[in-house]
Amino acid sequence: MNTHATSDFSEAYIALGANLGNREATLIEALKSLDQHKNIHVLRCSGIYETEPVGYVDQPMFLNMAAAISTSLPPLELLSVMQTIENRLGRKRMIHWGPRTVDLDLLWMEGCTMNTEKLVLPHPRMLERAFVLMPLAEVVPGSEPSGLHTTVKTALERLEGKEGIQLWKTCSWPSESALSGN
Ligand SMILES: Nc1ncnc2c1ncn2[C@@H]1O[C@H](COP(=O)(O)OP(=O)(O)OP(=O)(O)O)[C@@H](O)[C@H]1O
Ligand SMILES: Nc1nc2c(c(=O)[nH]1)N=C(CO)CN2
Repeated sequence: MNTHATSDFSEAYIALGANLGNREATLIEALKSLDQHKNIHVLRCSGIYETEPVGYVDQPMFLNMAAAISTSLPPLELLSVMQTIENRLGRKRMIHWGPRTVDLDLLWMEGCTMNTEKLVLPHPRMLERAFVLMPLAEVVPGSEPSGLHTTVKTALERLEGKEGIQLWKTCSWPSESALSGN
C-alpha cells in the first residue's frame, strides 16, 4: 500500500461490497488488484462492516468497506479498471441490486462532477446509504474534499436521525501486509 500521492494524481473514493463466496477474501483481492495497477495507489482502507441487504432484501448479508485511492487515471478509465476487477472476481449481473461476489462503486473524485450514461459523480445514491457512509467516514480526511455539497459526517448524522442503522463492524482493517500479501 502506498502512502503518498504525487501531484498528477487525484484522490478518489471507492465503496466495496460483497455478499457471495468468501466475502472478506474477495474484498482483499479487489483492493490488491487496485493497488497493483500502475496508475492507482490505495491510500487508506476502512474497517469491514457486516450489513443488512438494502433495496433487494432477500439475499445474504453484505460485507462493506471503503477505500481512498490516488490515481492518475481519468474517471471513465478508472471505472473501466474497477469493472475489469469485478468481472475477474466473478461478478455476474443478474438481479438489480441483487447478490454479488464483489461490487466496486466510484463514489467521487476530487474536483470532478459528471453525469453521463456510464458514470455519475458523485455517486447519486451514496448519501442515502449507511453501508457506504459509515466506512467512508473512516477514510475521508478531516478537511473533506469538495463536490458533495455536504460532509460525510453531516450526511451520516442526517441518516442516523431518520432510521436505525443496522451495521456491525467486523474488523478494523486491512493491515498493509494484507494488501502486500506478506
Ligand atoms: N459512480 C458510479 N460508480 C459505478 N458505476 C456507475 C457510477 N455511475 C454510473 N455507473 C454505472 O452504473 C452501472 C451499474 O453499476 P452496478 O451494476 O455496479 O450497479 P449496482 O451496484 O447494482 O447499483 P448502484 O449503482 O445503485 O450501486 C455501471 O455499468 C456503470 O456504468
Ligand atoms: N447492505 C448492502 N446492501 C446493498 C448493497 C451493499 O453493498 N450493501 N449494494 C447494493 C447495490 O449497490 C444494494 N444493496
